Amino acid sequence: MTELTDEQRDAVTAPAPFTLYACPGAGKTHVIQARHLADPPALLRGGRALLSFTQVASEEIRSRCVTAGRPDMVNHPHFVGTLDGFLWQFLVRPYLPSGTEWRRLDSWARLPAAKTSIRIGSDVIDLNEVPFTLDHHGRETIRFDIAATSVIQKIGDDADVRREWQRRALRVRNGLRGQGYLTGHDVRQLARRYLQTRPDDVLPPVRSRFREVVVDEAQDCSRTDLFLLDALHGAGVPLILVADPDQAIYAWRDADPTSLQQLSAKLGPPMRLTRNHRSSPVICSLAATLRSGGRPADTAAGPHAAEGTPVVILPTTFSTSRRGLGQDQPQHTTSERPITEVFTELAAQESIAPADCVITAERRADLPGGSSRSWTSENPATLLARAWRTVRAPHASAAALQEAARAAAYRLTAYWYPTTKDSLETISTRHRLPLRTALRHGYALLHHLPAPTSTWTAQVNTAVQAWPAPADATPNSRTGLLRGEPTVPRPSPAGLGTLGVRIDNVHQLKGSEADAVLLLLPSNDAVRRWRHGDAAHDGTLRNWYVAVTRARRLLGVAVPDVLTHDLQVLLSAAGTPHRVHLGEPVGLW
Ligand SMILES: Nc1ncnc2c1ncn2[C@@H]1O[C@H](COP(=O)(O)OP(=O)(O)OP(=O)(O)O)[C@@H](O)[C@H]1O
Repeated sequence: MTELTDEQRDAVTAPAPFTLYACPGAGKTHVIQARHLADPPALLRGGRALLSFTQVASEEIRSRCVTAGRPDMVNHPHFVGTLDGFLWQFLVRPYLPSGTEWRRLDSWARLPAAKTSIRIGSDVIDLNEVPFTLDHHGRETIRFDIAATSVIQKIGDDADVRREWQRRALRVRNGLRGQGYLTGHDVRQLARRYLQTRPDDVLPPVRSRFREVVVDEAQDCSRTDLFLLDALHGAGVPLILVADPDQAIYAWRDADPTSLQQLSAKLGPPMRLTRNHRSSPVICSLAATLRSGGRPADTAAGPHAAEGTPVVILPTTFSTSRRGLGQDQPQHTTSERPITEVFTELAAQESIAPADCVITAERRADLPGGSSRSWTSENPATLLARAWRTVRAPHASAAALQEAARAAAYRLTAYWYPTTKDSLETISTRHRLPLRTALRHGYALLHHLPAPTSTWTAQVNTAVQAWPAPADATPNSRTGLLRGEPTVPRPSPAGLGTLGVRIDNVHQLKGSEADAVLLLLPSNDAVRRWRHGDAAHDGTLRNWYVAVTRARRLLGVAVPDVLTHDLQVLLSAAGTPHRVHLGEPVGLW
């Protein structure tokens, strides 16, 4: 384990409650883990809840505890999991009325589209796209103003038509609630209600089980999350909020900096981690240009603190035709070669292997080979074939691996329990098959299967039928088996796929790091926004900030070639060392 710095050690030992504000690369994960592992084995009470926003982040903490030889630290009385899981398990599930089989979903996208579609005429939106929120008083509102652009376009701005969409969305949602389905929003609404109406039932068990509740990435808490945490604080549960407000990228989830500051103020003087152990000073300098308040660059304190590799600006031709078909690759303008290839060569000159490179953009559709389609919109055979390829991709993200394992686990459970068409979560709850076990089976199945071909389905079904089933499985001969054949994928564009570079959008990169990062900025408006925007109000700038702060040593920024000069001017004014890569032999620039 890394030796902690003084400011990190202070954060490990300080008594809760407090807020820990930290810059990128400050070692938040290290501090949380060190604080947790510093404890002796707990007795029946006095556990710690370590809450993250994603299952991937929780899994990382769990596996770090196990690797450190302390598997006890992930079990009772501790709770290592998501905020959603915590609210469900401790504030909601025990108090739900009996007589309904309640099922928590991480999103409405887990249900078949037929159940979640909302229609007016030929226009369709999905329940998953409807931004349900709770206002200051806990009243439910649908905030179409923070919906995705594609949804806003469909519903238009006529007030009556919007009201009709709202009415229909509520009707579909209430119907599903009536069947026992609840998502994170519903869980929060119920948690709020139970805390207000029956605090004497809800709070004592939490207070007695947990000595401390630590919330990582607290800058992404919604107003309602903060209200619930405030209630726990008010009831005497010691809280630690770990936050980097500059990295708030979930505005659509109704994240609210003012409410965070208010709760933080109640927790007493904040603690701070001010040194970046990840990035070079050049990268810290560029990152400072993307945040609000004109604060100076963070101090680089890690192994790359003495490095000075300049930021590389890559003039790039982004396709103007429809993206998302995996054909239109951004090209380096002067050499007319795929940008991924050019960037990995630049990285190689810094002795950085492709495996340590990341290509990223705000939107998945802007990435090379990018697709705006979600996994769930594919036919099941194609989806499983994609999962097969994902687990074999050299640098698939943890989130992609989990999604792949989920697709295969679903195939197995659909066969084992043929009477249900429920989500994996529901099947897992009903049959006492832990989600993690189901995912492990899915992962193993994918590794067992041969490569997808046009006659793959029969091989998949033979494997599924032969797979060792749980004792309570009741498969019949065909239900739940795969039908149809996978669409054979297009050959990947030149160079891609064989390079082994990680390609992910910024949300998927959160919390991770790489030696070299290339950020794609396809908009002709990018540099104007960079110069004149204010990250306090512009989520896109915060998104770029998260992207660039993933880099340890080399940062590339690909912009339309007409913006090259403007970006040079911006970085010169900030004193950030940079160069433009035109494709000439290195050394000229
Ligand atoms: N005291 C330390 N000594 C050496 N390396 C450290 C120390 N603390 C953190 N690091 C390293 O710095 C890097 C960043 O740490 P970590 O990922 O925990 O940061 P973080 O605060 O979670 O960052 P971010 O919020 O940007 O994702 C990691 O590579 C980590 O190993």
